[in-house]
Amino acid sequence: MDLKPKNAPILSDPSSPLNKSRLGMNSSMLPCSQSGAPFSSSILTAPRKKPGKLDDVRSNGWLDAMQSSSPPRKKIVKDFGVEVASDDSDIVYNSWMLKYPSALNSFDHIINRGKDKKIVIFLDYDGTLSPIVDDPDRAFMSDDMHSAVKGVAEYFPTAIISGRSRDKVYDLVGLAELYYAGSHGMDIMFPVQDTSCVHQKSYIRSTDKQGKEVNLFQPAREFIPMIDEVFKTLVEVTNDIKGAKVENHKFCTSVHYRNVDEKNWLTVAQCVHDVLKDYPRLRLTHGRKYNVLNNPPQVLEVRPVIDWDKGRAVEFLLETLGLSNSDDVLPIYIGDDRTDEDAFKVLREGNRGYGILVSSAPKESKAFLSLRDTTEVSEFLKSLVKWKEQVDKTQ
Ligand SMILES: O=P(O)(O)OC[C@H]1O[C@H](O[C@H]2O[C@H](CO)[C@@H](O)[C@H](O)[C@H]2O)[C@H](O)[C@@H](O)[C@@H]1O
Repeated sequence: MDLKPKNAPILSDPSSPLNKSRLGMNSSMLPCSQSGAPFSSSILTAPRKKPGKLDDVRSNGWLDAMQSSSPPRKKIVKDFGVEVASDDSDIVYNSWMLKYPSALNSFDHIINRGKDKKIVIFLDYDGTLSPIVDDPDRAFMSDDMHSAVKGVAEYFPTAIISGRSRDKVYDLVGLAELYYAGSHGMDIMFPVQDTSCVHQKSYIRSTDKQGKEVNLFQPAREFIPMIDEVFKTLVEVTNDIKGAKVENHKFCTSVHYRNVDEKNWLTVAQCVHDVLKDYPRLRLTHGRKYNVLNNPPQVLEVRPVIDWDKGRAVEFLLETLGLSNSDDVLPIYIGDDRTDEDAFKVLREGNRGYGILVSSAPKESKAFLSLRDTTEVSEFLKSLVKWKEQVDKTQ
Protein backbone atom coordinates (compact mmCIF):
# COMPACT_ATOMS: atom_id res chain seq x y z
CA MET A 1 0.00 0.00 0.00
CA ASP A 2 1.36 3.41 -0.86
CA LEU A 3 1.16 5.34 2.35
CA LYS A 4 2.69 8.54 1.10
CA PRO A 5 0.14 11.31 0.67
CA LYS A 6 -0.03 12.20 -3.01
CA ASN A 7 0.42 15.89 -3.85
CA ALA A 8 1.19 16.62 -0.24
CA PRO A 9 2.24 20.21 0.42
CA ILE A 10 5.73 20.96 1.68
CA LEU A 11 4.99 22.25 5.13
CA SER A 12 7.54 20.32 7.13
CA ASP A 13 8.50 23.25 9.34
CA PRO A 14 5.56 25.53 9.94
CA SER A 15 7.72 28.01 11.82
CA SER A 16 10.07 28.67 8.90
CA PRO A 17 9.72 32.12 7.33
CA LEU A 18 8.80 30.50 4.02
CA ASN A 19 6.01 28.50 5.54
CA LYS A 20 4.97 31.38 7.74
CA SER A 21 4.33 33.40 4.66
CA ARG A 22 2.51 30.46 3.07
CA LEU A 23 0.51 30.02 6.21
CA GLY A 24 0.21 33.71 6.93
CA MET A 25 -2.99 35.69 6.75
CA ASN A 26 -3.99 35.96 3.15
CA SER A 27 -6.49 37.61 0.94
CA SER A 28 -9.11 34.99 1.55
CA MET A 29 -9.42 35.88 5.20
CA LEU A 30 -12.28 38.20 4.55
CA PRO A 31 -15.27 37.90 6.76
CA CYS A 32 -18.53 37.53 4.86
CA SER A 33 -21.56 39.32 6.16
CA GLN A 34 -24.98 37.86 5.52
CA SER A 35 -25.38 40.23 2.63
CA GLY A 36 -22.15 38.87 1.21
CA ALA A 37 -20.28 42.14 1.81
CA PRO A 38 -16.91 42.16 3.56
CA PHE A 39 -16.45 43.96 6.87
CA SER A 40 -13.35 45.00 8.71
CA SER A 41 -11.59 43.18 11.49
CA SER A 42 -8.71 44.55 13.50
CA ILE A 43 -6.67 41.35 13.39
CA LEU A 44 -6.48 41.35 9.61
CA THR A 45 -3.23 42.81 8.43
CA ALA A 46 -2.96 41.71 4.82
CA PRO A 47 -4.64 43.73 2.09
CA ARG A 48 -8.08 42.42 1.40
CA LYS A 49 -9.50 41.56 -1.91
CA LYS A 50 -13.09 41.90 -2.91
CA PRO A 51 -15.14 38.78 -2.42
CA GLY A 52 -15.36 36.58 -5.48
CA LYS A 53 -18.45 36.91 -7.58
CA LEU A 54 -21.44 34.94 -6.42
CA ASP A 55 -21.57 33.72 -9.99
CA ASP A 56 -18.40 31.72 -9.25
CA VAL A 57 -20.30 29.74 -6.71
CA ARG A 58 -23.33 29.30 -8.96
CA SER A 59 -21.32 28.30 -12.01
CA ASN A 60 -19.27 25.83 -9.98
CA GLY A 61 -22.46 24.06 -9.04
CA TRP A 62 -21.81 24.60 -5.33
CA LEU A 63 -25.17 26.07 -4.64
CA ASP A 64 -26.85 23.29 -6.60
CA ALA A 65 -24.99 20.75 -4.54
CA MET A 66 -25.94 22.49 -1.30
CA GLN A 67 -29.55 22.57 -2.39
CA SER A 68 -29.54 19.01 -3.62
CA SER A 69 -28.07 17.97 -0.29
CA SER A 70 -31.00 19.65 1.36
CA PRO A 71 -34.20 19.22 -0.62
CA PRO A 72 -37.35 20.44 1.01
CA ARG A 73 -39.01 18.09 3.42
CA LYS A 74 -42.00 16.10 2.20
CA LYS A 75 -41.62 16.98 -1.44
CA ILE A 76 -40.23 14.34 -3.71
CA VAL A 77 -37.89 11.39 -3.60
CA LYS A 78 -35.44 11.94 -6.40
CA ASP A 79 -32.37 9.94 -5.56
CA PHE A 80 -33.85 6.63 -6.51
CA GLY A 81 -34.37 7.90 -10.03
CA VAL A 82 -38.11 8.35 -9.66
CA GLU A 83 -40.16 11.28 -8.52
CA VAL A 84 -43.07 10.54 -6.26
CA ALA A 85 -45.09 12.30 -3.63
CA SER A 86 -43.78 11.59 -0.16
CA ASP A 87 -47.09 9.92 0.73
CA ASP A 88 -45.92 7.10 -1.48
CA SER A 89 -42.57 7.00 0.21
CA ASP A 90 -43.23 3.70 1.98
CA ILE A 91 -43.88 1.99 -1.34
CA VAL A 92 -40.70 3.48 -2.77
CA TYR A 93 -38.71 2.55 0.33
CA ASN A 94 -39.95 -1.02 0.21
CA SER A 95 -39.06 -1.41 -3.43
CA TRP A 96 -35.66 0.14 -2.74
CA MET A 97 -35.15 -2.53 -0.07
CA LEU A 98 -35.34 -5.18 -2.76
CA LYS A 99 -31.98 -3.86 -3.87
CA TYR A 100 -30.65 -3.11 -0.36
CA PRO A 101 -32.29 -5.73 1.90
CA SER A 102 -32.62 -5.11 5.60
CA ALA A 103 -29.58 -6.38 7.53
CA LEU A 104 -32.00 -7.50 10.25
CA ASN A 105 -33.99 -9.63 7.83
CA SER A 106 -30.72 -10.93 6.34
CA PHE A 107 -29.25 -11.73 9.73
CA ASP A 108 -29.25 -15.52 9.29
CA HIS A 109 -27.52 -15.14 5.97
CA ILE A 110 -24.85 -12.91 7.52
CA ILE A 111 -24.08 -15.22 10.44
CA ASN A 112 -24.06 -18.20 8.16
CA ARG A 113 -21.29 -16.55 6.21
CA GLY A 114 -19.59 -15.37 9.40
CA LYS A 115 -19.70 -18.54 11.47
CA ASP A 116 -16.25 -19.81 10.51
CA LYS A 117 -14.70 -16.38 10.18
CA LYS A 118 -13.52 -13.59 12.39
CA ILE A 119 -16.14 -10.84 12.23
CA VAL A 120 -14.74 -7.30 12.35
CA ILE A 121 -17.07 -4.36 12.94
CA PHE A 122 -16.56 -0.86 11.52
CA LEU A 123 -18.95 1.88 12.61
CA ASP A 124 -19.50 5.43 11.47
CA TYR A 125 -20.59 7.80 14.26
CA ASP A 126 -23.03 10.56 13.24
CA GLY A 127 -26.27 9.24 11.83
CA THR A 128 -25.19 5.66 12.60
CA LEU A 129 -24.59 5.53 16.35
CA SER A 130 -26.18 8.86 17.21
CA PRO A 131 -29.24 10.39 15.57
CA ILE A 132 -28.65 13.56 13.56
CA VAL A 133 -29.34 16.65 15.65
CA ASP A 134 -29.01 20.38 15.02
CA ASP A 135 -26.09 20.94 17.36
CA PRO A 136 -23.05 18.77 16.52
CA ASP A 137 -21.86 19.12 20.13
CA ARG A 138 -25.02 17.42 21.34
CA ALA A 139 -24.92 14.33 19.11
CA PHE A 140 -24.93 11.77 21.91
CA MET A 141 -25.45 8.02 21.74
CA SER A 142 -28.41 6.63 23.66
CA ASP A 143 -27.66 4.37 26.64
CA ASP A 144 -29.06 1.52 24.59
CA MET A 145 -26.62 2.20 21.76
CA HIS A 146 -23.75 2.60 24.20
CA SER A 147 -24.35 -0.84 25.64
CA ALA A 148 -24.83 -2.34 22.16
CA VAL A 149 -21.45 -0.99 21.02
CA LYS A 150 -19.79 -2.07 24.27
CA GLY A 151 -21.30 -5.54 23.85
CA VAL A 152 -20.20 -5.95 20.28
CA ALA A 153 -16.66 -4.83 21.14
CA GLU A 154 -16.43 -7.60 23.74
CA TYR A 155 -16.74 -10.23 21.03
CA PHE A 156 -15.47 -8.66 17.82
CA PRO A 157 -12.67 -6.23 16.95
CA THR A 158 -14.61 -2.97 16.60
CA ALA A 159 -13.52 0.36 15.11
CA ILE A 160 -15.24 3.72 14.83
CA ILE A 161 -14.38 5.61 11.64
CA SER A 162 -15.71 9.15 11.78
CA GLY A 163 -15.40 12.50 10.03
CA ARG A 164 -14.99 14.08 13.45
CA SER A 165 -11.67 14.51 15.21
CA ARG A 166 -10.51 11.33 16.91
CA ASP A 167 -10.53 12.98 20.34
CA LYS A 168 -14.07 14.25 19.88
CA VAL A 169 -15.44 10.92 18.77
CA TYR A 170 -13.60 9.16 21.61
CA ASP A 171 -15.18 11.58 24.10
CA LEU A 172 -18.62 10.92 22.63
CA VAL A 173 -18.27 7.13 22.62
CA GLY A 174 -16.14 6.77 25.75
CA LEU A 175 -15.15 3.12 25.27
CA ALA A 176 -11.43 2.46 25.58
CA GLU A 177 -11.69 -1.04 24.07
CA LEU A 178 -12.46 0.25 20.55
CA TYR A 179 -10.18 1.35 17.72
CA TYR A 180 -10.71 4.95 16.67
CA ALA A 181 -10.11 6.62 13.32
CA GLY A 182 -10.96 10.34 13.18
CA SER A 183 -10.94 12.93 10.37
CA HIS A 184 -12.37 10.49 7.81
CA GLY A 185 -9.68 7.93 8.60
CA MET A 186 -6.75 10.37 8.51
CA ASP A 187 -6.06 9.89 12.23
CA ILE A 188 -5.96 6.25 13.32
CA MET A 189 -5.08 5.04 16.82
CA PHE A 190 -4.47 1.45 17.89
CA PRO A 191 -2.78 -0.29 20.82
CA VAL A 192 0.90 -1.12 20.35
CA GLN A 193 0.44 -4.82 21.10
CA ASP A 194 -2.19 -5.21 18.36
CA THR A 195 0.10 -3.99 15.69
CA SER A 196 1.51 -6.30 13.05
CA CYS A 197 4.73 -5.22 11.42
CA VAL A 198 3.12 -3.84 8.24
CA HIS A 199 3.51 -0.09 7.84
CA GLN A 200 5.49 -0.04 11.10
CA LYS A 201 7.73 2.76 9.87
CA SER A 202 4.83 5.13 9.41
CA TYR A 203 3.54 4.94 12.97
CA ILE A 204 3.97 7.56 15.65
CA ARG A 205 4.22 6.32 19.22
CA SER A 206 1.92 8.10 21.65
CA THR A 207 -0.23 7.48 24.73
CA ASP A 208 -4.01 7.34 24.95
CA LYS A 209 -6.21 9.04 27.53
CA GLN A 210 -5.57 6.21 30.01
CA GLY A 211 -1.82 6.58 29.57
CA LYS A 212 -1.55 3.34 27.58
CA GLU A 213 1.02 3.20 24.79
CA VAL A 214 -0.58 3.46 21.36
CA ASN A 215 0.44 3.82 17.75
CA LEU A 216 -0.90 6.60 15.58
CA PHE A 217 -1.12 6.60 11.82
CA GLN A 218 -1.68 10.08 10.40
CA PRO A 219 -1.14 10.25 6.64
CA ALA A 220 -2.11 13.95 6.47
CA ARG A 221 0.03 15.07 9.39
CA GLU A 222 1.78 17.80 7.47
CA PHE A 223 -1.57 19.47 6.79
CA ILE A 224 -2.23 20.24 10.47
CA PRO A 225 -1.00 23.87 10.36
CA MET A 226 -2.82 24.50 7.10
CA ILE A 227 -6.10 23.09 8.40
CA ASP A 228 -5.73 25.10 11.58
CA GLU A 229 -5.20 28.26 9.58
CA VAL A 230 -8.15 27.56 7.27
CA PHE A 231 -10.34 26.74 10.26
CA LYS A 232 -9.56 30.10 11.87
CA THR A 233 -10.20 31.91 8.61
CA LEU A 234 -13.49 30.12 8.08
CA VAL A 235 -14.61 30.98 11.61
CA GLU A 236 -13.80 34.58 10.91
CA VAL A 237 -15.44 34.87 7.53
CA THR A 238 -18.62 33.10 8.59
CA ASN A 239 -18.83 34.83 11.93
CA ASP A 240 -21.57 37.15 10.74
CA ILE A 241 -23.73 34.45 9.18
CA LYS A 242 -26.36 33.45 11.68
CA GLY A 243 -26.41 29.69 12.26
CA ALA A 244 -23.11 28.90 10.50
CA LYS A 245 -20.73 26.74 12.53
CA VAL A 246 -17.19 25.67 11.78
CA GLU A 247 -15.56 22.64 13.41
CA ASN A 248 -11.84 21.86 13.52
CA HIS A 249 -11.14 18.14 13.19
CA LYS A 250 -7.35 18.61 13.07
CA PHE A 251 -6.88 17.01 9.62
CA CYS A 252 -10.05 18.45 8.10
CA THR A 253 -12.64 21.05 8.95
CA SER A 254 -16.43 21.23 8.55
CA VAL A 255 -18.67 24.19 7.81
CA HIS A 256 -22.23 23.51 8.95
CA TYR A 257 -25.08 25.37 7.31
CA ARG A 258 -28.04 23.32 8.51
CA ASN A 259 -29.02 26.12 10.90
CA VAL A 260 -28.47 28.89 8.35
CA ASP A 261 -31.47 30.42 6.65
CA GLU A 262 -31.64 29.03 3.12
CA LYS A 263 -31.41 32.48 1.62
CA ASN A 264 -27.89 32.75 3.06
CA TRP A 265 -26.56 29.42 1.80
CA LEU A 266 -25.05 31.13 -1.19
CA THR A 267 -23.14 33.43 1.13
CA VAL A 268 -21.79 30.44 3.07
CA ALA A 269 -20.72 28.78 -0.18
CA GLN A 270 -19.13 32.01 -1.37
CA CYS A 271 -17.15 32.42 1.85
CA VAL A 272 -15.80 28.87 1.72
CA HIS A 273 -15.12 29.18 -2.00
CA ASP A 274 -13.13 32.41 -1.51
CA VAL A 275 -11.05 30.90 1.27
CA LEU A 276 -10.27 27.71 -0.64
CA LYS A 277 -9.11 29.61 -3.73
CA ASP A 278 -5.83 30.16 -1.89
CA TYR A 279 -5.44 26.50 -0.92
CA PRO A 280 -5.10 24.32 -4.01
CA ARG A 281 -4.07 21.41 -1.82
CA LEU A 282 -7.34 21.38 0.02
CA ARG A 283 -10.59 20.13 -1.45
CA LEU A 284 -14.21 20.51 -0.61
CA THR A 285 -16.71 17.69 -0.28
CA HIS A 286 -20.37 17.93 0.59
CA GLY A 287 -21.75 16.01 3.53
CA ARG A 288 -24.81 13.85 3.29
CA LYS A 289 -26.70 14.21 0.08
CA TYR A 290 -29.78 12.28 0.84
CA ASN A 291 -32.36 11.59 3.51
CA VAL A 292 -34.81 13.84 1.76
CA LEU A 293 -37.68 12.85 3.99
CA ASN A 294 -36.12 13.50 7.33
CA ASN A 295 -34.70 16.97 7.26
CA PRO A 296 -31.17 16.31 6.08
CA PRO A 297 -28.02 17.57 7.74
CA GLN A 298 -26.05 20.10 5.78
CA VAL A 299 -22.30 20.38 5.92
CA LEU A 300 -19.36 21.31 3.71
CA GLU A 301 -16.16 19.44 4.49
CA VAL A 302 -12.69 20.81 3.73
CA ARG A 303 -9.99 18.17 3.55
CA PRO A 304 -6.48 17.64 2.18
CA VAL A 305 -6.02 16.44 -1.38
CA ILE A 306 -4.54 13.08 -0.49
CA ASP A 307 -5.46 9.62 -1.60
CA TRP A 308 -6.96 8.65 1.72
CA ASP A 309 -10.52 8.12 2.85
CA LYS A 310 -12.64 5.85 5.05
CA GLY A 311 -12.11 2.99 2.58
CA ARG A 312 -8.35 3.25 2.84
CA ALA A 313 -8.71 3.41 6.62
CA VAL A 314 -10.66 0.12 6.61
CA GLU A 315 -7.97 -1.55 4.49
CA PHE A 316 -5.28 -0.11 6.73
CA LEU A 317 -6.90 -1.33 9.94
CA LEU A 318 -7.52 -4.80 8.55
CA GLU A 319 -3.89 -5.08 7.43
CA THR A 320 -2.45 -3.57 10.58
CA LEU A 321 -4.46 -5.80 12.87
CA GLY A 322 -3.46 -8.83 10.82
CA LEU A 323 -7.03 -9.32 9.57
CA SER A 324 -6.64 -8.83 5.86
CA ASN A 325 -7.05 -12.45 4.83
CA SER A 326 -10.43 -12.29 3.19
CA ASP A 327 -11.03 -16.05 3.54
CA ASP A 328 -10.89 -15.89 7.33
CA VAL A 329 -12.33 -12.48 8.04
CA LEU A 330 -15.79 -11.01 7.56
CA PRO A 331 -15.75 -7.20 7.83
CA ILE A 332 -19.05 -5.43 8.42
CA TYR A 333 -19.15 -1.66 7.89
CA ILE A 334 -22.20 0.34 9.00
CA GLY A 335 -22.55 3.97 7.91
CA ASP A 336 -25.02 6.52 6.63
CA ASP A 337 -22.93 9.15 4.94
CA ARG A 338 -21.49 9.84 1.53
CA THR A 339 -18.02 9.47 3.02
CA ASP A 340 -18.96 5.93 4.08
CA GLU A 341 -19.42 5.04 0.43
CA ASP A 342 -15.62 4.80 0.09
CA ALA A 343 -15.64 2.02 2.68
CA PHE A 344 -18.64 0.29 1.10
CA LYS A 345 -16.79 0.39 -2.22
CA VAL A 346 -13.68 -1.25 -0.75
CA LEU A 347 -15.76 -4.09 0.67
CA ARG A 348 -17.85 -4.51 -2.47
CA GLU A 349 -14.88 -4.45 -4.86
CA GLY A 350 -12.87 -6.81 -2.69
CA ASN A 351 -15.92 -9.05 -2.41
CA ARG A 352 -15.40 -8.90 1.36
CA GLY A 353 -18.09 -8.79 3.98
CA TYR A 354 -20.99 -6.41 4.08
CA GLY A 355 -21.48 -2.70 3.74
CA ILE A 356 -24.66 -1.71 5.53
CA LEU A 357 -26.22 1.66 4.71
CA VAL A 358 -28.24 3.43 7.39
CA SER A 359 -30.98 5.34 5.67
CA SER A 360 -34.67 5.98 6.09
CA ALA A 361 -34.95 7.15 2.50
CA PRO A 362 -33.98 5.44 -0.76
CA LYS A 363 -30.60 6.32 -2.16
CA GLU A 364 -28.02 4.71 -4.40
CA SER A 365 -25.16 3.13 -2.51
CA LYS A 366 -22.25 0.73 -2.78
CA ALA A 367 -23.55 -1.00 0.35
CA PHE A 368 -25.17 -4.42 0.11
CA LEU A 369 -27.67 -4.14 2.92
CA SER A 370 -29.56 -1.45 4.81
CA LEU A 371 -30.85 -0.45 8.21
CA ARG A 372 -33.47 2.21 8.62
CA ASP A 373 -32.10 4.21 11.57
CA THR A 374 -29.93 4.17 14.70
CA THR A 375 -32.53 2.06 16.53
CA GLU A 376 -32.13 -0.68 13.94
CA VAL A 377 -28.33 -0.32 14.15
CA SER A 378 -28.48 -1.00 17.87
CA GLU A 379 -30.83 -3.95 17.29
CA PHE A 380 -28.45 -5.39 14.71
CA LEU A 381 -25.41 -5.05 17.00
CA LYS A 382 -27.27 -6.67 19.88
CA SER A 383 -28.33 -9.56 17.63
CA LEU A 384 -24.68 -10.17 16.78
CA VAL A 385 -23.80 -10.30 20.47
CA LYS A 386 -26.66 -12.65 21.25
CA TRP A 387 -25.69 -14.96 18.41
CA LYS A 388 -22.03 -14.98 19.47
CA GLU A 389 -22.93 -15.73 23.09
CA GLN A 390 -24.94 -18.73 21.94
CA VAL A 391 -22.15 -19.96 19.68
CA ASP A 392 -19.65 -19.68 22.52
CA LYS A 393 -21.97 -21.54 24.91
CA THR A 394 -22.32 -24.49 22.56
CA GLN A 395 -18.58 -24.81 22.00
O1 LIG B 1 -18.34 10.48 9.68
P1 LIG B 1 -19.36 10.91 10.69
O2 LIG B 1 -19.11 10.35 12.06
O3 LIG B 1 -20.77 10.62 10.22
O4 LIG B 1 -19.20 12.50 10.80
C1 LIG B 1 -19.60 13.33 9.73
C2 LIG B 1 -20.01 14.70 10.24
O5 LIG B 1 -20.84 14.48 11.35
C3 LIG B 1 -21.21 15.61 12.14
O6 LIG B 1 -22.16 16.36 11.44
C4 LIG B 1 -23.38 15.70 11.23
O7 LIG B 1 -24.00 15.38 12.48
C5 LIG B 1 -24.33 16.53 13.30
C6 LIG B 1 -24.89 16.03 14.63
O8 LIG B 1 -25.99 15.20 14.43
C7 LIG B 1 -25.33 17.43 12.54
O9 LIG B 1 -25.63 18.59 13.30
C8 LIG B 1 -24.70 17.83 11.19
O10 LIG B 1 -25.66 18.54 10.42
C9 LIG B 1 -24.28 16.60 10.40
O11 LIG B 1 -23.62 16.96 9.20
C10 LIG B 1 -20.03 16.46 12.49
O12 LIG B 1 -20.46 17.60 13.18
C11 LIG B 1 -19.27 16.82 11.24
O13 LIG B 1 -18.19 17.64 11.57
C12 LIG B 1 -18.79 15.52 10.62
O14 LIG B 1 -18.01 15.81 9.49
